Amino acid sequence: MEAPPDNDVLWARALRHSYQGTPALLGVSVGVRAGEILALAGPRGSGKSTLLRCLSGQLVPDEGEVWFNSGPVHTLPETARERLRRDRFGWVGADPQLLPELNVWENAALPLLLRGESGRVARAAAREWLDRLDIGDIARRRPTGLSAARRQRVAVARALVTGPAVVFADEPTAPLHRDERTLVLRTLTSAARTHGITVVLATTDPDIAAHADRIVPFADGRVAPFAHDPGQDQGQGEDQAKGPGKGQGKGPQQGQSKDLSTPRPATV
Ligand SMILES: Nc1ncnc2c1ncn2[C@@H]1O[C@H](COP(=O)(O)OP(=O)(O)OP(=O)(O)O)[C@@H](O)[C@H]1O
Repeated sequence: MEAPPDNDVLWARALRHSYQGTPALLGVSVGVRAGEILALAGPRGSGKSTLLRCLSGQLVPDEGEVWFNSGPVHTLPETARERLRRDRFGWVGADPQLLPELNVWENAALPLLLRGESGRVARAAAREWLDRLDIGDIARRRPTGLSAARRQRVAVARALVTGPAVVFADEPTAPLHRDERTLVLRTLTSAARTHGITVVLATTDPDIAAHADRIVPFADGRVAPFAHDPGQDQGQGEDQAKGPGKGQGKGPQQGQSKDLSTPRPATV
């Protein structure tokens, strides 16, 4: 196993995965720089969620390697991957999955409480994030009855409360109205930028992807070579299987574009 480039906080090489014969990843290599906000943008069923689950250690790919901070993730035993997810990663999905029997601050504090922090410390941290996300005034309310946008902001607070290195956001704004989408996305990205947290965002929506520092277009289980023409990705899988190579195509300054309609090489 060859270690990844030092400046990548996350690095995947030649990932392949199938679900009972249904292919989801067909040789994906991608590097994510520390502090970067990276969007995986592609249609439904293209494999974005599967890639996020592999990168975050939820799923071990059939083939390929995943590295976090220069340590292999794909070879870790399940308990170590669980610890990694609990201590270093945050997750925001389309469904906020708040516990109705807990109030808002308790939901936001849950990852800290689960890892054994005192109630006082957990509450202080949760309330700080709720204030930053502009929902401090609802800290004692139960999630039932809150608007979808507020519920999603509580999920964002819960993802950030541990001070994670990376937040994975899988269609985090899917259930929201258009104006609320931008609000929630801005909340997440500005909080991440302020605190140097890396974000890996999966979305079908080019407007949401435009909030990222770098967009990786995704189609049919592969990184697409051109965002505007998914048909051109034929034969790309084998190239990707060779991996991105050291220092190649990393970072917002290389091939960065926020316009999915602009023809450009994939920046992996
Ligand atoms: N648990 C599963 N069991 C069987 N097939 C699955 C499972 N999860 C995903 N798939 C299949 O794998 C492929 C990739 O799905 P994936 O969810 O990773 O894509 P996606 O781009 O995130 O799409 P979506 O936005 O719809 O979740 C699809 O064909 C999907 O039907």
